[in-house]
Amino acid sequence: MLFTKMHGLGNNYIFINLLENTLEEDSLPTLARNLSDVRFGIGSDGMILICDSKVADFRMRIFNADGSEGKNCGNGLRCVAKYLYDHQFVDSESFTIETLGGIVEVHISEKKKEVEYVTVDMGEPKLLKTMIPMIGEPMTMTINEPFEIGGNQYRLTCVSMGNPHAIMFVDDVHKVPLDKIGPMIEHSDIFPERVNVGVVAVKKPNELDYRVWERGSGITMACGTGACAAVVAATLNNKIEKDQSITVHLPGGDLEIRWDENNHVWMKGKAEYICHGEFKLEDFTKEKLLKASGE
Ligand SMILES: N[C@@H](CCC[C@H](N)C(=O)O)C(=O)O
Repeated sequence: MLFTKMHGLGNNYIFINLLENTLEEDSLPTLARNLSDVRFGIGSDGMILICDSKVADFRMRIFNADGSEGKNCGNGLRCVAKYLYDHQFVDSESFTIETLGGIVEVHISEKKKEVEYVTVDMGEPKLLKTMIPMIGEPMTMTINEPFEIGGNQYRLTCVSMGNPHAIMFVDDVHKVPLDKIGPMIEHSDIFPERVNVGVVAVKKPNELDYRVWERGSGITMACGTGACAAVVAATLNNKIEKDQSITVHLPGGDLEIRWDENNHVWMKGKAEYICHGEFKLEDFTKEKLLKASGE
């Protein structure tokens, strides 16, 4: 099976082109876990499938490193757009991609020999508790609301960009022990489908620092949907203004995010290849690799 490993700001995935191939549905969670294993697999934050769609030009499916299927992936969308355009599966510079979180429109915004930057209309953020989903009054929003999790108090603002994000504001994102609080909040009973956990520091009226603990993958270098959620959360908390281009600094690099007057969130950033390769499918569809790595 051929694969391409790509990243958006260090958030790296193994991409499999299913426009030309098929995989058994039942094997996908195990395949994602095994391929993502850094010791016995290829090593990645997860697996992304590029598929045909009945309702959009293409379809993207994202599996986290633990094998769970995510509903959206901002960094993945930019990589998928680059792959499709560079490999001439599409010749238009704007096209649509279906995700479990909805259909988005991607625009090739800068290219030389190959695509460098992609802009994505990530659609409208969903803010009601029922849409995150999370416990509480279903038709209300969660803006800087206090929650007790694992004996500590956290003030969370919750935003779905197709997938769920719990955001909290801090003075210095680098001082937060995300490896400890991330999994606690991810698995809290407050979020029945778990949650991505982000910490945000507002540096200037148009600049944020953001770090993330991703549902199903742990700490990653960047999260595109998370950066969008961070900008929405900062706006809802009156820390920044709507309809401005905000630079979000992530450990792996910067994204430009704008929540516009029409309620759409736009994301612009890089997408890059790491390598192309081939693996034997039957070696990666059994559970043995995870057992060997003791997880
Ligand atoms: N890294 C991604 C998000 C991937 C899915 C997420 N972990 C989830 O389960 O919701 C991004 O760039 O948005």
